Amino acid sequence: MKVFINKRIPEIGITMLEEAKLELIIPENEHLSYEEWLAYCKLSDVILNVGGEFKFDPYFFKECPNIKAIALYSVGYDQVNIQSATENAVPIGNTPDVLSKATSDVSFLLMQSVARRASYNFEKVKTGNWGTFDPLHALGQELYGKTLGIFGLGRIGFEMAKKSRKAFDMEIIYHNRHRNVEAEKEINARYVSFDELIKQADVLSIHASYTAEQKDLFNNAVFEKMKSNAIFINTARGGFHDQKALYEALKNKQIWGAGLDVTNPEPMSYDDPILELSNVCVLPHIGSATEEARNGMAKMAAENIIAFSKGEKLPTCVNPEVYK
Ligand SMILES: NC(=O)C1=CN([C@@H]2O[C@H](COP(=O)(O)OP(=O)(O)OC[C@H]3O[C@@H](n4cnc5c(N)ncnc54)[C@H](O)[C@@H]3O)[C@@H](O)[C@H]2O)C=CC1
Ligand SMILES: O=C(O)C(=O)CO
Repeated sequence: MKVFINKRIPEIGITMLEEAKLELIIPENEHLSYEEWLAYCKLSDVILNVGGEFKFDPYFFKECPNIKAIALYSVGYDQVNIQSATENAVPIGNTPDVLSKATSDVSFLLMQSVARRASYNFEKVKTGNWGTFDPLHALGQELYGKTLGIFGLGRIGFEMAKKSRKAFDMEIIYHNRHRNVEAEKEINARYVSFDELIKQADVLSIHASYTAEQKDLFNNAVFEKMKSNAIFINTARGGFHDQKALYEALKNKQIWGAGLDVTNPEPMSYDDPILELSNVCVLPHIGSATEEARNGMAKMAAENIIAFSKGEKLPTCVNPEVYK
């Protein structure tokens, strides 16, 4: 069985696949064009896919009938047309849980960085503008007792909510497709409508799984309804927010600040005007970038492929209906 891996992953995953005697195809060049990537896919039986650049859409499944399973090196699976995968009998694996703590740490880090204006202040130090102690300058806001609104209270959202509750005794409100009974019990999270969420949150943090139908859900109309002291955090997917509308909302002080680990587009241009604003902190999609999480993801992706090679179900399959 030939396994195409488009980018090198931590050694633990590679070793597991080699010990399972699978043939690995790992290109020297990690920056493949779409055509080169598709050519590798056509040579393979199974894909271990890193990143969201290339889509597994109906065209892909038509072009690559040879592909029998895809193990994503991510928990998010918005790069896959699940209906098409299932129609083509291709199980899709992902990497849940192992990265929830690391990713929510980044949401928490961004929340604090924006609240205390870390990027702005760091820039001052770097550019020789430290100045003298000024009682009225660079004032941030405290998070103690404030309201954290979580959009998408799943695994990562819950970790973010728990941390914020513990550290700052924040009130947790959330909007989700389903009620999260565990979070309601454990941290007193309160379910609210989408409209209540955006109007009541002092910090609004996005943790939902993304689909194309949700593109630009956080747009001008939403930013207009948010509090003027609100901090907007997105560590889920950049497609959730309209970046131009976010820029306008920040520039016009409709909202207070924003922390982004995901952008729209991604990667974003270094001359995007949003970077000129002092109330913004942007990170280059590093949510799961810890040794622990990335090793866990490598192990899980390898486990999915090894299970498939033995004729077993993928342990973490996002389209289990494929087995019906
Ligand atoms: N910045 C980064 O490096 C990382 C980003 N992520 C992103 O975080 C997302 C969440 O991951 P998990 O918490 O593990 O997923 P999860 O599936 O446990 O939680 C997502 C929750 O969002 C809810 N949801 C989805 N669409 C919704 C909508 N329109 N309205 C209300 N609720 C909605 C779902 O019902 C679910 O409860 C991933 O899909 C991925 O896009 C994940 C890992 C790292
Ligand atoms: O897992 C994901 O969905 C990511 O975005 C990167 O870890």
